[in-house]
Amino acid sequence: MPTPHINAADGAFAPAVLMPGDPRRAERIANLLMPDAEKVSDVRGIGAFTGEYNGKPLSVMASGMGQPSLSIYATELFTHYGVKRIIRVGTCGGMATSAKVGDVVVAMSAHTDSSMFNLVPGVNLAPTASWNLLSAAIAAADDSMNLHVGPVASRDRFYGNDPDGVKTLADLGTLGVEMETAALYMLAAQHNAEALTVLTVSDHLFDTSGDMTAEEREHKFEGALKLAVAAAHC
Ligand SMILES: O=P(O)(O)O[C@H]1O[C@H](CO)[C@@H](O)[C@H]1O
Ligand SMILES: O=c1cc[nH]c(=O)[nH]1
Repeated sequence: MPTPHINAADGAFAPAVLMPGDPRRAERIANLLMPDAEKVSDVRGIGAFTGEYNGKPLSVMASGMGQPSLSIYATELFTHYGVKRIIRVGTCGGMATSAKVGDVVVAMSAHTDSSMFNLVPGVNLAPTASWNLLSAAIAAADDSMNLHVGPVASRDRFYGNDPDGVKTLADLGTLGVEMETAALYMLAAQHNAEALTVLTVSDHLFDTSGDMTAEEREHKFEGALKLAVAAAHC
């Protein structure tokens, strides 16, 4: 039965879903991996595609931007469509000086300033990737990519973050900033599912000289996608 935000038939999703933020990146990934994929949902312009990649079922669907948007889609996929794992294929702003534009970041954990998952009074939870997916993604890495594995920050604001806070997060070893991973990891934990985020560094918070354009952010995801697919089908 359709949900308020997904108009796909029951059984229309594969157990594994690749989830970029950008709907155009989602369509591009689906076309690249599965030219015969079927479009199974299109509510609000968020296309969802299901097909087979290397003989195994796979779906691709965008999350939109930010934790509230991702939470709607991830919750409906886990609870209504039997999805068992979601792998975010996103972009991030580099925070670590070693994380250069074009590098790949696998998010082991995600700090957040969001109040969406204050589930236990007095406890700051630690949203964490699924080890199974994390280890499969890392095993698929090759010498063509500069890979970083560690914490990211999932922030509710794209603009207007306090510069001292940004510096402190960087000093604490945070690799990059984006806007969805903490919610994805918490939802996977709540629904007994698996999740991983693989990111392409699209810009750098402390050196903007090499930042990608919007078009490049839509197209440049080859390394991240390779790791994401390995996690999806591990
Ligand atoms: O490129 P995506 O996957 O959308 O990810 C990043 O880009 C958006 C902000 O420009 C946020 O969604 C952030 O998390
Ligand atoms: O959230 C994001 C994503 C990419 N780049 C940023 O600077 N922030």
